[in-house]
Amino acid sequence: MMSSHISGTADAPCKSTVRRVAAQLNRAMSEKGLALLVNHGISDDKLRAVYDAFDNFCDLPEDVKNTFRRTSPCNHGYVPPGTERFSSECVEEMRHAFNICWLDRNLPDAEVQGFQAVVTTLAQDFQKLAALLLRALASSLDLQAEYFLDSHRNMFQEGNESCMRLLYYPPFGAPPTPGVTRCGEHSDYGTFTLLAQDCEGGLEVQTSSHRWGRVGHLPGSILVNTGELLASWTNNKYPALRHRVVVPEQPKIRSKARHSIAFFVHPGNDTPITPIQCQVTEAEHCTTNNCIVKNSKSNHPKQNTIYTAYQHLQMRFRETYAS
Ligand SMILES: O=C(O)CCC(=O)C(=O)O
Ligand SMILES: [Fe+2]
Repeated sequence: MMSSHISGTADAPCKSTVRRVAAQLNRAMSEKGLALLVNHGISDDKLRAVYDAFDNFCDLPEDVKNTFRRTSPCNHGYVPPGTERFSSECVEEMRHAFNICWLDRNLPDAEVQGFQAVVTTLAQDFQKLAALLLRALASSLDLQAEYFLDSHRNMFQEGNESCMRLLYYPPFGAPPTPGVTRCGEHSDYGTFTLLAQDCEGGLEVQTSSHRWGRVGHLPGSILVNTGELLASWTNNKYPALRHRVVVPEQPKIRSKARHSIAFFVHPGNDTPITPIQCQVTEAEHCTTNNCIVKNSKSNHPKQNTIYTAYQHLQMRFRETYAS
């Protein structure tokens, strides 16, 4: 498996926990762009409750679902299959998504009983876990403890684009027609992403040698993967991880639906992404030279240009949404 396991507790992290997580995270993020977290404090029951709530939403009539549709430039809302395209090589990406950017409005609470309560409790747990990781990240780069945390304090409030995305990938009875996939290749746009998945359903990541490898599914684990803002922030010490979700070949796996929840961690919109002078080791230098960020269209407008988190995000949304 292409990953590292990190043990730790999210509540009230003591300095030694932060330091231990930092050392493990540093290695995993710089060499592979991802880490698998265990003992992370997010219960399976809470994840399952949100998967069920989103299933109930997807079962609603089209016209009801459509009243919750995402409308640019706001990222909150329902995104039906085929609307968002990560890869220009794919004709259709088959998934239902609900981007949750607010916890207090425009949620289908009247249509799906308990929707708001289950997403809110889960989002709060993700936020706690993100805070621990933001501290660990700062420690891994020898920065003051709250260096990253300070710019991420306003998640789910005005001026911050952090988002919890619920995903449902329908089953495939037959092999997909060419160009149809579950999720085209891309890297995420923010600082990092926390990803929970319910089963083995085709998640793949690109290694430094440009090969695609399966992530597999370690029940109960949460994957953390680096995003484009973190790559720019750290001068590519932590390169953004390219990933995709393919339709599995084996009929038994392909014919199962897949659920996942991606928690995209973003700093406040006005945060200038000023590259930090990081020490890059010889081993990391090799990894970074091959790195995915450099050969993707996902790079920011100009190398060495200081831009804000919001400018970067709006540019990337324009690339992925037709609307
Ligand atoms: O469903 C997944 O496992 C990945 C989803 C993803 O990469 C995304 O929505 O950015
Ligand atoms: Fe992603």
